[in-house]
Amino acid sequence: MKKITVLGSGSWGSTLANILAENDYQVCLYGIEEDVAAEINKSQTNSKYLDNFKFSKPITATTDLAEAVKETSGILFVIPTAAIASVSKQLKPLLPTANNPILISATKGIEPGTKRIVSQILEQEFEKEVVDNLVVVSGPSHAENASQKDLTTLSVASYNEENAKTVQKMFTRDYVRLYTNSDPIGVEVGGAIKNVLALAAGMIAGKGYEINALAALITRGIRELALVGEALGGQKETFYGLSGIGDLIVTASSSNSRNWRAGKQLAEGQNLDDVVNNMGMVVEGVKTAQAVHELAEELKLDLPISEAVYRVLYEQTKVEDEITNMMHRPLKREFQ
Ligand SMILES: NC(=O)C1=CN([C@@H]2O[C@H](COP(=O)(O)OP(=O)(O)OC[C@H]3O[C@@H](n4cnc5c(N)ncnc54)[C@H](OP(=O)(O)O)[C@@H]3O)[C@@H](O)[C@H]2O)C=CC1
Ligand SMILES: O=C(CO)COP(=O)(O)O
Repeated sequence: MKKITVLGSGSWGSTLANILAENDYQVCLYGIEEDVAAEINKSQTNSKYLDNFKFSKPITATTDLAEAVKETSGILFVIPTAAIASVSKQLKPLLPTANNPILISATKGIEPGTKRIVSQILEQEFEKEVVDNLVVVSGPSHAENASQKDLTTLSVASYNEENAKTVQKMFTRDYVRLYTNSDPIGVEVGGAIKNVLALAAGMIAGKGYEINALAALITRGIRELALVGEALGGQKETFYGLSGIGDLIVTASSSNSRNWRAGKQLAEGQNLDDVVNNMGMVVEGVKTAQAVHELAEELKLDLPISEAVYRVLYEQTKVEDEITNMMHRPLKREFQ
C-alpha cells in the first residue's frame, strides 16, 4: 500500500484524504491541532471541520511532521496559502530522498506583498526540479459537498503530463472525475481569484440582490479573473474551464463557500476581524484581495469588482456605496 501524506487537517484536507483512503492509499493526515488529530485517530471523524462525516476507510492523523512524511510517496498541500512557506521550510530537511515523493497542491491563494501563487512559493523553498514535477488540483469542489459524495469534477494540472495522469488516477472515484491540464499557472490563478469574486457575490447577496446581480457578477467577474490570469502567464482557455468559470460558479453561488459567507456577513455590517475569526476556517479571498490589488496597480489592470472588494475589506468603504459607484461607471461597450 503506497503512503500519501496530506498536510492540513481541515475540511478540504480531510475530504481529499478520504478519497485517497477509498482508493486504498495509506493516508497520514498532518495538522497542527492535537484535538483534531486525536479525534480522527479515535473515531475517524473530524467534527470541527465536517458535519456528518466519517472516513470511509481508516486513516491516521499526526501533529508530527517528520512522522507524517516518513517513507511517503506523495505530499499533498491543503493548508492555507499563508502557511505554505513556513511549512515548506520545516518540510525541506525531512523530505525522503529515496522515493522522491510527488508534490501536489490543492491550496488556492496569492500571497500579498510577494504576489506569489503557491507553486512560486514552493519553487523558492525547494529545488526547481521538485516544482517542475508539482501537480495542482483545483476546481469546483466544496468540501461539504464532496465529502458527502456529491458529483465533483476537478482539473489536475502539471508541466509533467505523466505526473498529472498519476494524480488523476489517485483521486478518481465514481463521484470524482478529473481532467488533466498542462497550464498549472492558469489553474492556480483561477482558483485564487475566484475567492475574491466570491466575497463580492456574498456582498451582493447580503444586500438583498438576487439572480440578475449574481449573473452579472459572475460574467463580469470571469473577465477580471482572465485578465489577471493572462497577465501572470496562464492560458485563456483555462479560465473558461473547471478551475476558472467552474470554480467561480460554485463559490459565488453557494452558502457552503467560506468566502461567500464572509462577504455576506461584511455586507450585513460585521467587521472584518470578527468575520475572519468567527469563521473557524480559512477565508483565502481576504488576503488574495490584497494581492490582487497590488497586481492591479503594478500591471495596470482594470478590475472594478476586485478593487471594490479590496476597498470594503481594507478601506472600510460601504458595500452599498461600492454598488452605486459600480452601476454609475462611464457607459461603455461590452467588449473593449
Ligand atoms: N474547503 C473547501 O471546500 C476547499 C478548500 N480549498 C483550499 O484548500 C486550502 C485549505 O482550505 P480548507 O481545508 O477549507 O481550510 P480549513 O481552514 O478547513 O483547514 C486548514 C487547516 O490547515 C491548518 N493550518 C493552518 N496553519 C497551518 C500550519 N502552519 N501547519 C499545518 N496546518 C496548518 C488549520 O489549522 P487552524 O485551523 O488551527 O489554523 C486547519 O486545520 C485553502 O487554500 C482553500 O482555499 C480548495 C478547495 C475546496
Ligand atoms: O474552493 C472552494 C470550492 O471550490 C472553496 O471555497 P471557499 O473557500 O470559499 O469555501
